[in-house]
Amino acid sequence: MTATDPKIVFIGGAGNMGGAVIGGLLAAGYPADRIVATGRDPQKLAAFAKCHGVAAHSDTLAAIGDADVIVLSVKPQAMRDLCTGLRSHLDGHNPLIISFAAGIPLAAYRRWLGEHLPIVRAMPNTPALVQTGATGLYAGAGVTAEHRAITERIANAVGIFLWVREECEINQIIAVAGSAPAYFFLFMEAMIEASVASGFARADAERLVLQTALGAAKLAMASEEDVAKLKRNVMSPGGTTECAVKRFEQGGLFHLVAEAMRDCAERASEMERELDR
Ligand SMILES: NC(=O)C1=CN([C@@H]2O[C@H](COP(=O)(O)OP(=O)(O)OC[C@H]3O[C@@H](n4cnc5c(N)ncnc54)[C@H](O)[C@@H]3O)[C@@H](O)[C@H]2O)C=CC1
Ligand SMILES: O=C(O)[C@@H]1CCC=N1
Repeated sequence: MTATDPKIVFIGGAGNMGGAVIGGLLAAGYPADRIVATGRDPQKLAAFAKCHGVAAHSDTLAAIGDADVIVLSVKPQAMRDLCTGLRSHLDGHNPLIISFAAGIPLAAYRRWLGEHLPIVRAMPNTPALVQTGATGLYAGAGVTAEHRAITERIANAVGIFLWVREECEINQIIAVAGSAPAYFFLFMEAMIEASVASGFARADAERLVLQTALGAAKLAMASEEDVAKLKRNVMSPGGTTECAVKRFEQGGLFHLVAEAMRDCAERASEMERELDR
């Protein structure tokens, strides 16, 4: 690592996840001149660079030459070709590799990139853009304390993080955090649609639902009471909330959520198995 802020090259940096982490890092004060985004779509890259004030390159190989950290943020399906293409350009160069991809184990990166590179698997989520992300981290062999420190600096800038001890736990992190913003968006979407159907203007429905979601999350974080107690605090016996909560319970909400999260983690394992076919 350099004595200055590590130069971080995000491959796929103008995409949803890479872009969210770059945006969060910049908002947290990480110097823009130490961040580079690369990608395949020159127009998208140019717009991203203009919006965020970071350098952007459509030539990834040229961009990684002096990188201290290379973040792999392309879709899992594009990862093999990307990594095998990078391999010969990383000879004699030992950057920390951080992968955001779901469903790709470290063993695959070693096959594609070579054995010598330190690799961290990170599973962030898109609220990183507003520095409210939650990231799971797993360190492969050869990851030093210094590598962990820079990884934590990135993860900490965009929210909270948790190191896991076993690589397979990353698939649980996907179910609990990586994919989970979508569950909450889905719930908000359902509430907005129901509110619109009941007569609210869409803008009013969105404002009320989003503020309520934000307020509930903020209250839960600030409170010493657990979420089950906070739920009960809203429920008057024989009242309106009890009626709504009963309906969710009768519909099997707990079971449904558990099944959806299990499917999510299982899909990550299945993606790992598909790599071997
Ligand atoms: N979207 C999300 O909420 C999360 C995504 N992830 C992981 O992050 C990774 C990226 O996902 P998204 O950002 O959603 O995808 P995305 O499709 O929005 O972004 C991927 C970017 O990679 C670029 N790209 C593709 N092939 C490339 C190549 N060979 N060289 C350089 N750039 C290339 C594309 O132009 C695109 O801008 C995936 O592996 C995913 O599993 C992880 C956690 C959450
Ligand atoms: O849906 C996906 O596969 C990615 C990984 C976690 C969130 N999005």
